[in-house]
Amino acid sequence: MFKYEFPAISYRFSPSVGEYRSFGTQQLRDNFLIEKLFADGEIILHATDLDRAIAGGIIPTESPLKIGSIDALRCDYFFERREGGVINIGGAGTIEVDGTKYEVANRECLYIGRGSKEVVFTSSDKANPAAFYLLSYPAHKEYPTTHAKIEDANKLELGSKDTCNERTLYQYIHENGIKSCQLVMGFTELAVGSVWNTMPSHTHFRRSEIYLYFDVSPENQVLHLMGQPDETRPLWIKNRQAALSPSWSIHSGAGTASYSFIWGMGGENQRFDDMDGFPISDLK
Ligand SMILES: O=C(O)C(=O)C[C@H](O)C(=O)CO
Ligand SMILES: [Zn+2]
Repeated sequence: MFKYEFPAISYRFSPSVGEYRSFGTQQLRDNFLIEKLFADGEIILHATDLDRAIAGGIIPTESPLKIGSIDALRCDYFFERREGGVINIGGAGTIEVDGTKYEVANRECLYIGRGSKEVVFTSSDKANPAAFYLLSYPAHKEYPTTHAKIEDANKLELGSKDTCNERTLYQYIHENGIKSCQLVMGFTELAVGSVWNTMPSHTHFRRSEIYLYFDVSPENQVLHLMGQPDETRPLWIKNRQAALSPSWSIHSGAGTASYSFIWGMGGENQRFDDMDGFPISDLK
């Protein structure tokens, strides 16, 4: 029944911390921006050497989509040595993991534990398909596959209207929530009229991070800032595109209108507040 896919996967290798400083616009985009992550009826995967993350976009339309094995990972099945978090940013859908079906509505999350063999993604309505964002990292042990609805997330109210950064952060996979080996994941929603995320900005030498921007209307973009605090660079980002953030890079953005983004991290610890913050006055 399902379309058995050996998904398309692309690889990228990170430039060094010194190199990005001399990059022009296209080189920055080629190295740090994932432009095409979602396409109807496809599984698209991007692998990076940043903590060996794989970011994927999955939009089932005519038929369910199954993640097959990937030759470059030398695995029999995708989750053989990996864990993954999935957040649905589209219409309602189902994820079936080894025979158990999870209904995953818009903004809900499914953690998929290491060892899960058959993972199949389906949209409930092909006219309004699900859009599953997958973020995966290597895992050393199995944690149970777990579904979370928005009300299960830990909610943090951040920022203020005065600084145009009023937002709600939803933590799904974290130290006190869904258990994982290294993945920490959730999403942040900007209040209407607020545009800045993650300002004051930070790095975290212990982890790398990936931001997927969504609910950005076609006439708007997010101006994402990356780089070391004393030498930042802009990436203009459209809806459903992602920015890679090495451990030495800040990751902050301002939208031309409000928007949401999924943040996800892998690395050496899972302490969400283990950040190296920088005063706004130090940014260049
Ligand atoms: O709104 C925010 O601030 C964030 O979402 C911050 C990210 O979660 C992050 O960068 C965590 O390290
Ligand atoms: Zn961060």
